[in-house]
Amino acid sequence: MKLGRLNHVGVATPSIERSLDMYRTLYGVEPSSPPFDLPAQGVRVCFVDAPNSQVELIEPLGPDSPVAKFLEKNPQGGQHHVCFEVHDIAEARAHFEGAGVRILGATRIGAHGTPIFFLHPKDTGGVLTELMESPRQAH
Ligand SMILES: CC[C@@H](C(=O)O)C(=O)SCCNC(=O)CCNC(=O)[C@H](O)C(C)(C)COP(=O)(O)OP(=O)(O)OC[C@H]1O[C@@H](n2cnc3c(N)ncnc32)[C@H](O)[C@@H]1OP(=O)(O)O
Ligand SMILES: [Co+2]
Repeated sequence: MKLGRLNHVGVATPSIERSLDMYRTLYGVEPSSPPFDLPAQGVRVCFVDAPNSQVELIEPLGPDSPVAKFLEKNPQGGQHHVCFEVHDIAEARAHFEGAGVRILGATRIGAHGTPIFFLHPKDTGGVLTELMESPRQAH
């Protein structure tokens, strides 16, 4: 498996609107598109683009959201995960399974419309890590 580019850094926030105000005021940037809900992932999402990557703002849709407990511990929000692209998600999953890394749930469709899965932060140096199939690869 070959690690691809850093697609995004996930940032948990109690309010995407308040976070966007901060990005506008401090960095002079607008979101690349309006916020949208991903009920299957339990989050509301909005992307802010940097020249070489993206910040993914994620707000819980309810108390069962995977971000809810993180925000209980970090009420102001904070850096939540990193996401690397891979060419072939099935190959990547087999690679991490073979390495004995705990995979969090099924492979599912993420915010960019391609398959994703997560690695347990306790097996990856304390960093919750998302792998996503690159939208730029032709299969
Ligand atoms: C927008 C869609 C999609 C995309 O396309 O980009 C997304 O990015 S969705 C993002 C949200 N989804 C997920 O995070 C799914 C995967 N996450 C999980 O399965 C869980 O959140 C978790 C990582 C297993 C954590 O479980 P949880 O029940 O929420 O919390 P715990 O307190 O039990 O955590 C166990 C342990 O792990 C530490 N932890 C939790 N979150 C993180 C984190 N973000 N980064 C680093 N470490 C984390 C937590 O502190 C606990 O450690 P101890 O306290 O030492 O036990
Ligand atoms: Co993400």
